[in-house]
Amino acid sequence: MGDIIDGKGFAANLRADVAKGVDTFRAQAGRAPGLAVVLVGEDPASTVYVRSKHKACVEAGMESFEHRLPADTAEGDLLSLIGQLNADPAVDGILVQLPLPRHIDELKVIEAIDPDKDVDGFTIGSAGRLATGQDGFVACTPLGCLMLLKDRLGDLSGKSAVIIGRSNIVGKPMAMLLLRESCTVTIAHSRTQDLPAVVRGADIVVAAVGRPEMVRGDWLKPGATVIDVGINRVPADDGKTRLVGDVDFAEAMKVAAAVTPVPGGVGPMTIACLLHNTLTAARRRENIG
Ligand SMILES: Nc1nc2c(c(=O)[nH]1)N[C@@H](CN(C=O)c1ccc(C(=O)N[C@@H](CCC(=O)O)C(=O)O)cc1)CN2
Repeated sequence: MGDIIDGKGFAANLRADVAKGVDTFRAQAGRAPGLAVVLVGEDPASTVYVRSKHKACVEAGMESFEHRLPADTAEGDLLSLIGQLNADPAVDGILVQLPLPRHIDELKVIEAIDPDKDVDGFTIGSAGRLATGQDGFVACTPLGCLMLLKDRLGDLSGKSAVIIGRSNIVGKPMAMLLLRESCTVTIAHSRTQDLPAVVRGADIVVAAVGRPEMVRGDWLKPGATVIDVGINRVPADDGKTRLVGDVDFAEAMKVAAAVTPVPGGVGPMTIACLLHNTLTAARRRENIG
């Protein structure tokens, strides 16, 4: 039986470390780090995530600036709000909760964020900095996955890693991070041939494909470390719904050395890493090492 990787516990420790860092920052800079979160519309999941981000910020001693805009907000109005936040000295980090309503061009909005305040790490500038090994912000979910992997495995150098999913938000930055750690990286996707055979060669599997329990136990190399990024809501036996990942957890636990659960694995790391990035942004802006 493999081990369960306790992302929730790791995230709680990271948040406590950030809170200590915030105390020190406040003493040095005479102000708290500030995070602005923009929510457009009332998507129920996004509303919950934004509320959790606000709570986490306040608990860590940061300033949280919440901007809730109606679903029919014009793209131009959202862009001008981002312009104001870019110019606001109290704001160190800016995050626009995704997904945005269909009439708004997500890429255009993300690109409007000052890369020095891009604590979500989604701008082309941040992606480029990551790809070229320069200081920037790394997207929170892949950063959280990397922290869990390093905590579990230590040096990742020479390990073979398969990432299932090629999104700009998880798959591609994850690949860059693991390459930076000297892993041999494969990005698998919907057109990959014989996916189970590809996954079977991996010491590290990161599943970020958004398909409930797609990765089966017999796809895994015995002793592999499995990071499940999927958050899929499926019908439960009692007529309600339950959350499952992209990996069949019970099967994976029989073969792998360690697996992240859903919930309680990667998800909590996303918000903890957002706080970590916001503190980093504030330190950089104040030139505090
Ligand atoms: N601007 C952004 N938008 C979105 C991001 C993001 O990083 N930046 N990621 C996701 C949503 N997200 C944060 O925004 C997020 C998702 C999941 C969790 C989490 O802790 N999940 C729990 C389960 C929660 C539940 O019961 O539904 C877990 O996995 O244990 C936190 C944050 C999309 N949008």
